[in-house]
Amino acid sequence: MPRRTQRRRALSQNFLHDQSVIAEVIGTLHPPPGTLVVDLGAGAGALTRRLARTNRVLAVELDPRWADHLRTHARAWGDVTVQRADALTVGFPRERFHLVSNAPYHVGTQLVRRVLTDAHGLERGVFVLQLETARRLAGDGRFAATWAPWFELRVHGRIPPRAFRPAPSVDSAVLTVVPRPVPLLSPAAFADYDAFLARVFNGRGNTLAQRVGDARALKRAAIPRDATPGSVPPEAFARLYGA
Ligand SMILES: C[S@@+](CC[C@H](N)C(=O)[O-])C[C@H]1O[C@@H](n2cnc3c(N)ncnc32)[C@H](O)[C@@H]1O
Repeated sequence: MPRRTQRRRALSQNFLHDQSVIAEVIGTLHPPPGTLVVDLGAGAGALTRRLARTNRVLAVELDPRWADHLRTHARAWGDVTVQRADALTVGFPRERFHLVSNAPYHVGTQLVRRVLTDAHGLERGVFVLQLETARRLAGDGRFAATWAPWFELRVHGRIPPRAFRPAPSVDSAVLTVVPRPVPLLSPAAFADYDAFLARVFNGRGNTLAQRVGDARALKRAAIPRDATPGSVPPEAFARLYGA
């Protein structure tokens, strides 16, 4: 197998090429002009290039060849800084920033978790993910419950495989991540809240009341007595924790 194909497969290099989808992804991010946007897994620059018309861009790319390609074009595109780095460990800017990422799908969950944990200056994040992953992260499971006190996670639309070259075998979607202006819990509560979620999600019984063992707490949190962990919105867990 040619080396280029091997690298493409290992790094999941399915580049966005449908201009209307690129415009939609950037429209979902809508960064104020002039502000900084971080593009994780910038590849050939489909998103970076478009963003650079109105914004400063920090393009992060692991593959040295694509990083070189980005550097070659950066000046012509606008105010673009290229960093050859791993999106899973790269340092984030100190100033406030927006973030866009169409990175390999096999690191999608890890990458979103990493951004939620470490990107303290994040104003808004947009991730292109496998549709199934986007739905799971924003859905009614443990992941969404873990982050709901501090972030709103939402899935937007569906992107067909033909929007990419080469086309992946699955549908994709955009996940937006927006920090809540008023968090539902203090960041200091994270570890304790996470331990509470472990009890709720791994506990015995079908209903939340059985798992928490406190029917009055459910009432105080305005959660129906017969609710199950999968039947309440992610924010309900923060209310229940508080109650
Ligand atoms: C699916 S392609 C998308 C490229 C571009 N964002 C686009 O939309 O066309 C993913 C890109 O992420 C790069 N990549 C893979 N793993 C990475 C990592 N851990 N950190 C940074 N970039 C990575 C790949 O080399 C590839 O260029």
